[in-house]
Amino acid sequence: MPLLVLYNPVSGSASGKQITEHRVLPLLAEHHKIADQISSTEHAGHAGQLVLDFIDAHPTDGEGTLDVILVSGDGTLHEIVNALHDARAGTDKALPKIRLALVAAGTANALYSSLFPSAAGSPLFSLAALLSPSPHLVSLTLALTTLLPPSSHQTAPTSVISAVVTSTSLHASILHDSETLRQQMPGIERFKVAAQQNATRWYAARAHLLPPVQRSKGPLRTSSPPSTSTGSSPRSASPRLRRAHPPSEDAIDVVVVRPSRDPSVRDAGEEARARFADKAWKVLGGAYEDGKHVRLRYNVDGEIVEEGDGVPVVEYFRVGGWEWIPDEADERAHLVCADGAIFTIPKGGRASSQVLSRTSHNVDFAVYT
Ligand SMILES: Nc1ncnc2c1ncn2[C@@H]1O[C@H](COP(=O)(O)OP(=O)(O)OP(=O)(O)O)[C@@H](O)[C@H]1O
Repeated sequence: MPLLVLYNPVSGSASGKQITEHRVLPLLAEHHKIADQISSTEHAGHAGQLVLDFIDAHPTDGEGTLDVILVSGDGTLHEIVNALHDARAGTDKALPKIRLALVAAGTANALYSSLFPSAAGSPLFSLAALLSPSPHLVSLTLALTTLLPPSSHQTAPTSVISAVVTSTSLHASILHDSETLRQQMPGIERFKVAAQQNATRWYAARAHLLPPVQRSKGPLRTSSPPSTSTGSSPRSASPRLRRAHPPSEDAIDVVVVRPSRDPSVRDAGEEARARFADKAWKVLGGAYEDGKHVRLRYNVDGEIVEEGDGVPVVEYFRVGGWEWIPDEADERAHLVCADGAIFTIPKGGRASSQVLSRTSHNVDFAVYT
């Protein structure tokens, strides 16, 4: 099977080249595996073109399969998925199936962390799976998000595919601000700084969950940051959407945190927001403690407790799609993050996201686990 090794030299702490040369290639040699091509991205947007060129240079007879060892973070994977989808949109030319060994060399590495919750800093679990005698694969569920201008506008909608997470509100705002800090802070601490900057911000919007909708107790498997949700009430905070892991079905997990459900929240004033910020950090922190956030409840006084009959702080839904309609006056509620890439909903418009059925598009990605 053709094998491409592809690394991003600037993702994360800019160690992609070093990891490739000092860890990935020696491991391949140990297993007598030879890469057909080893490539570095040279600019943003290059990864997708490199994979498309590799596909053209290595025809696999229709339903064939290609292995790609991808040394990067989530953003580079996002570029590849979108480039392949765009290249085949509107054609019936089948792409080979893409089998990915993810080598975690980005900043957040959200997909890798959710597939290997106990990796504890080791970036090579997926590659080890590829090299194992009986590799296991997890298919990637993709979501198509369209940013629609108001119907009175002549402008065309923008669409983007997500392979990891689509978010609005708190998560999108953090990702937006963290990007401006990338030069100064190449590591994960830029997310913490951006989180502080957004601690007391709430978001005004309406959300619709699209069928089939199921309330669920939490993700199938996760120890990565909580995916937030959408609220149907204005001022719902921190909606963020996330794909089901492992995606055994075509569905999106939507995670919602709504301050208006907190019994102690009576208004949206500065004081209430500051008090709620502490609770939001508890939720975020709980997500890193083996998914503890899904067990958090409000007691009658609005304090967060770990057990009990109170209202759950975090809501999970498994859905076929969602719509997010920001209040026109709330600029930050217009941000949408797709696997780390930031988009802005046009004023008066909305975002609509739907899971892409695997049978309806001809891009097939799976990750060695
Ligand atoms: N040679 C390059 N020079 C400059 N930018 C590049 C180059 N190659 C890729 N990029 C850009 O680097 C960006 C960051 O890559 P990636 O998302 O993989 O890492 P990250 O942001 O550090 O990790 P994560 O997304 O997991 O937090 C991508 O959006 C991509 O467009």
